[in-house]
Amino acid sequence: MTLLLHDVTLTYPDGESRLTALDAVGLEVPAGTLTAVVGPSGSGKSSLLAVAATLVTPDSGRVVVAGRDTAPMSAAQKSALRREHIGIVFQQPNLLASLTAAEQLQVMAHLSGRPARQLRRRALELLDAVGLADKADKRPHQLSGGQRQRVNIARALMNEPTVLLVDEPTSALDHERGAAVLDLLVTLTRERSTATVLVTHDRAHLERMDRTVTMTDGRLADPVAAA
Ligand SMILES: Nc1ncnc2c1ncn2[C@@H]1O[C@H](COP(=O)(O)OP(=O)(O)OP(=O)(O)O)[C@@H](O)[C@H]1O
Repeated sequence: MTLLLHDVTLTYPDGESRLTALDAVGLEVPAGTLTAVVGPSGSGKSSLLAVAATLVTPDSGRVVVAGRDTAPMSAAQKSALRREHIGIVFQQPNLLASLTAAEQLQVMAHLSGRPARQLRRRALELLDAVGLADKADKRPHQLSGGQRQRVNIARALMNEPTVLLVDEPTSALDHERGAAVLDLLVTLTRERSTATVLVTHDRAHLERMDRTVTMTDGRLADPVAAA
């Protein structure tokens, strides 16, 4: 199993007491599949992604990424695990204004220690895969919202992640561009065998998923198979 959450509980300080953001959550995401997480605002969806990304440590339970239990890992080991195995796509692309599309990707992979020429080649391959081969040397202000989000997705794939965590990637896009970004995520998940988790408010996305799970008050309802 590429991503496994078992009996994960996460609380945040809340005045005198604690607020339970994740309540005994279990989730398994095999390679090459997409799981959508839906649920009302404040139900814990972003917390689930943060825990799966090893950015937040749960109070209890197990988070296993690419077969490795993260519980005993140091911060440095988790950081290395994220670099090697986890791609994260946030809602807003957060591209660096002064860099071209290709450079956004190259910077992401710089820490992996690969030679610059190899990084440039891989960046161009990925930009081609997301349909932006001709935009490699454009800066964010020269790209549309949909194109920026595609750069964002390509950047998350730069280190060949086994787990891809995506938070509402289409919320800033119109319907057509949102559908194109979703198509891209489905294709990349299959081609690159990532275990993809997608938080979405858009019900239209769900029929493209392998599974949909619902968060309610920090609890994950029984998975519902996509129609
Ligand atoms: N850093 C934090 N400190 C304290 N409480 C937090 C923190 N982050 C989230 N929460 C609380 O935890 C609960 C779950 O929040 P979370 O952001 O995971 O929900 P969500 O489903 O992603 O919401 P949305 O759809 O609005 O983004 C909410 O009650 C929220 O207020």
